[in-house]
Amino acid sequence: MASRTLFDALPPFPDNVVTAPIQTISLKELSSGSFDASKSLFEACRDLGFFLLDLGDDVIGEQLVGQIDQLFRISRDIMHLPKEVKIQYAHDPPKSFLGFKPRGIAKTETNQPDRFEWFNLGQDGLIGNESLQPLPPTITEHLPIFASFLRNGQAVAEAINVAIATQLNLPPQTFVSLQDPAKKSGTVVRLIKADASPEPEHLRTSMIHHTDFGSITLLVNVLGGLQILAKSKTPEDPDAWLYVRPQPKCLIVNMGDAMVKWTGGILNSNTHRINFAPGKQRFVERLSLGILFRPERNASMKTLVGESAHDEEDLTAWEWEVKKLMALKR
Ligand SMILES: O=C(O)CCC(=O)C(=O)O
Ligand SMILES: [Fe+2]
Repeated sequence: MASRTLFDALPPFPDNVVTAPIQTISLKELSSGSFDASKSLFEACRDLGFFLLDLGDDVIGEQLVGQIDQLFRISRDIMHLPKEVKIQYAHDPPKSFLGFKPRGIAKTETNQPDRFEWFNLGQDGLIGNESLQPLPPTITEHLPIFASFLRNGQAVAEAINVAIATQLNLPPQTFVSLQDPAKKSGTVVRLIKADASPEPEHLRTSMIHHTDFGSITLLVNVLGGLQILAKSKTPEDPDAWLYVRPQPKCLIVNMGDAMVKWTGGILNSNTHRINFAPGKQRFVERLSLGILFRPERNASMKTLVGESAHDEEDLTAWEWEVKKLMALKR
């Protein structure tokens, strides 16, 4: 997450809202091979499916903090480009999810239009696995910082993947190879802008509840608004939703559906959503940033631990994702 400077520029996260009981894991300890850190990480991924990763006092972590501060400034310019410019770089689903997703094209739980926009920057174009997606100059002039942010994010994801594999008694590189960044995938760097919520009619979700499609998500929040589902609750329960309190110099990490598939349901891809920001924070626009890792296209999606069904189809990640998308549509 961002340094304290970005937090100090915004209204504080209030103390009187219910927050998620989220674990904090130190990247420094994880990188130095601490068994305790890797065990706590694994337990958090099994339990809540979310944890905070403290980037402090770690070489890559501190680089990330600096890059995140810069990217929040850049992101503001990008997300405030005129509508006419953004539309030229709009995504084209289901053919391509890269580019701008305009505000209001999806629905929330109450069947009202969503209140967020995003921009997806594909890993493949950014690191040269394929040609770069069409981009406005406001982004092309900052490609080097996006690329170094992504490279550092890959290193963090690798540390997480190794910890999980080790805890499962699998070869340490198991999940790293399934998400090899040098191979094509749907991995993206995502910039998100959710509208401020000053009026009573804004006191609703911006982004509908969902689980992440991919393997691991690294999120940077400064303003509150992210909510996760409490254990054993359904989205409709009145006390189901817990705010995540963003912390300076911490990433929010969550497991996606692919990790659940590979681990035969041991890990938890928890449901989450963007609600209006709590307290006075709702009066300001909410920018967030993330890297959404996905398996490489040809990775096998077979379950790797426990009893897997004998007749299980050996789908590639690409086939598995298409199948899931079709099911979602239905
Ligand atoms: O912006 C956030 O805090 C959450 C975004 C999110 O859940 C997503 O992009 O999948
Ligand atoms: Fe998400």
